[in-house]
Amino acid sequence: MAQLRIALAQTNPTVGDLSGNAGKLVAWTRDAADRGAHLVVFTEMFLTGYPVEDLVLRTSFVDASIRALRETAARLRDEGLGELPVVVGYVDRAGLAPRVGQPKGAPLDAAALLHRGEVVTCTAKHHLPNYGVFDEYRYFVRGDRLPVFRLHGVDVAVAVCEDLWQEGGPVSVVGRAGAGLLVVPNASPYEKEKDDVRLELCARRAREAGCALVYANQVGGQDELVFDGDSLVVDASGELVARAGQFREELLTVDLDLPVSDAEPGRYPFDAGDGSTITVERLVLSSEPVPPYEPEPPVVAERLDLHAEVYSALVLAVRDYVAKNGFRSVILGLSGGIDSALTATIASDAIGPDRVHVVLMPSRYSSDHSLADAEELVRRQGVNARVVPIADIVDAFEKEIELSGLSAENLQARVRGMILMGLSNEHGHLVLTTGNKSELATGYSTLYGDSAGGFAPIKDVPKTMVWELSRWRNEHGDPSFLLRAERPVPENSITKEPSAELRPDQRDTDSLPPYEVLDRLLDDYVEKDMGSRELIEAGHAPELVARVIRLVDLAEYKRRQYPPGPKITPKNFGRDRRLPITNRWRETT
Ligand SMILES: Nc1ncnc2c1ncn2[C@@H]1O[C@H](COP(=O)(O)OP(=O)(O)OC[C@H]2O[C@@H]([n+]3cccc(C(=O)O)c3)[C@H](O)[C@@H]2O)[C@@H](O)[C@H]1O
Ligand SMILES: Nc1ncnc2c1ncn2[C@@H]1O[C@H](COP(=O)(O)OP(=O)(O)OP(=O)(O)O)[C@@H](O)[C@H]1O
Ligand SMILES: NC(=O)CC[C@H](N)C(=O)O
Repeated sequence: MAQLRIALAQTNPTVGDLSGNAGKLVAWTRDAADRGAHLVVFTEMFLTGYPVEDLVLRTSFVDASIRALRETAARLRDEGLGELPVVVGYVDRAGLAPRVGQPKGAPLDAAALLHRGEVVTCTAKHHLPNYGVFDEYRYFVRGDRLPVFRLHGVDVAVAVCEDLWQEGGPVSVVGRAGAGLLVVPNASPYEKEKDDVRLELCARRAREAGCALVYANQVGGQDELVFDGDSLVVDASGELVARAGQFREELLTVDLDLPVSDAEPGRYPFDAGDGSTITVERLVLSSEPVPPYEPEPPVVAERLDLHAEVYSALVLAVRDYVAKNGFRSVILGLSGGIDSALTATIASDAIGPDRVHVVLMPSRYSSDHSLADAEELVRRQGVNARVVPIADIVDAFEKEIELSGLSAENLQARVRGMILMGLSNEHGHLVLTTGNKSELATGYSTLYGDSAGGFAPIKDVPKTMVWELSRWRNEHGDPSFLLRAERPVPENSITKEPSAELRPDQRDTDSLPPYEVLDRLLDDYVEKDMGSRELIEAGHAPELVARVIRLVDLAEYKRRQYPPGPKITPKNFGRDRRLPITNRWRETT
């Protein structure tokens, strides 16, 4: 046996920032070297960021990725880090002898081993996820090899992310290849309670392969996706050995007792059980024993509960969207209601209340308590606030153009949207849109009005969870939250009945069923994709099923025009759920 110290670099790359990501790789490798690591594992496509979408279709981008990989290997050597092997993800292209159906030069979701200034070996993801938010058939061709490199006598195999999730392929041959450790770079996006699934999966694969497994996952926000990290290590029996925190960067090191191997180096083809042949490529990096060192107890970070997890995901998503897109501040309309209150609180936690700007825009229908509740939030959080009454602006519009009923109501929302966009143009703030998932589902928002903006932090959060998260935040904090206020969300905003206040005494329940009823139905229709009959069989009232399905179906055009926002559920509006706008299909019972 040999005891190796493995470092898992749970890092936050930026898509397209190849030099920034490479710089980070060097800095983190130096930390790992200082901590005595024998191997560092970075995440899937770390050098390019993930997902890069159609960037991989550009030759210039793939060339830059390959160049960055080679330059990084050389730079590690030049900076005295060449002796420490590094596994890192990047984008490569298929070799000169493509298989049938594999276009020459097509992109690969690759991972390489860097050592002594060289790219020693590489592999590519075999199973390409093509469901939910993933479109990888569009981008990549499959890899068909499993590199195994000997490090201080231990045979270490490398596979990429989705290869763990599917039967067959490279992971299925790890056991037969006799590897003593499997390392897996990942970019596995967050959705609630996914961490339990990942642990179970890693444990199962480790038992199947009969070796320890190192799972290094990306962290950070990227448009609709937020990556939670949750990197982990299990031993050959599937027992959890070490685990990093969620939603934060962390260099996790773990000391593992691993079997040594004296198998012959070379190339061996294996039937991978999924109709493919995987070539194991065994090479020797080093066989000399590990110099003695003092082992350290493993770190197992505590799991966050559901609300802590979702709230942290939203905070990180906003923080990264703001920073990675070059904004310094955000602006939103603060109504005194719960959606804008929670959005403001998330923003304050993400970037600090001094960088959050809110505009209180009372209309002729705004109740006194709305303004008071909004002012209470401003007082509690210390965000920047201004009041812009909209009644006169709305009057001026109405003098010039006759609008009645809903058209007139929507005007108020549109005037507010215009004010926010005007202030954004003037001061460079990012406009945060405050709609929740229940509203998005039913089309309960005004196009070019309250749906205007650049990023929508709670668009995947059902209304009932908006209240839960607000209550949770009033009771809990986290050192990573930049807002230091006690109970930042005014109680009144949480407890009062929701209203759009677009006409006197308006209530959401005038147009929508109570949110507890609505959200259960939306969960079954939107997330579980049940048809009318199944919904009724599941106990939803037939009249309500017909009404809500109609609302959801007719609002597709609105959702397409809605700003992006972080995915936290198994099925978000966006990449997870793609429906035609022009669509005559109607559910019948
Ligand atoms: N298939 C399609 N493709 C492209 N565009 C389409 C379209 N169908 C309608 N349209 C366009 O959309 C317009 C209708 O949409 P829109 O102008 O938004 O108006 P609309 O959906 O009719 O009304 C807004 C709804 O949202 C509610 N609301 C508003 C503001 C805030 C809140 C809240 O509590 O958060 C709720 C309000 O009470 C009302 O029920 C049509 O006049 C037409 O121009
Ligand atoms: N009086 C107001 N002042 C400032 N912004 C407002 C005002 N009324 C509405 N808004 C903006 O429009 C969004 C839609 O608000 P509206 O009150 O119509 O419905 P809501 O979905 O219940 O939202 P909230 O719970 O934030 O009130 C709000 O979240 C807020 O950003
Ligand atoms: N990048 C990937 O291959 C991710 C796919 C995988 N099933 C996950 O969500 O973790």
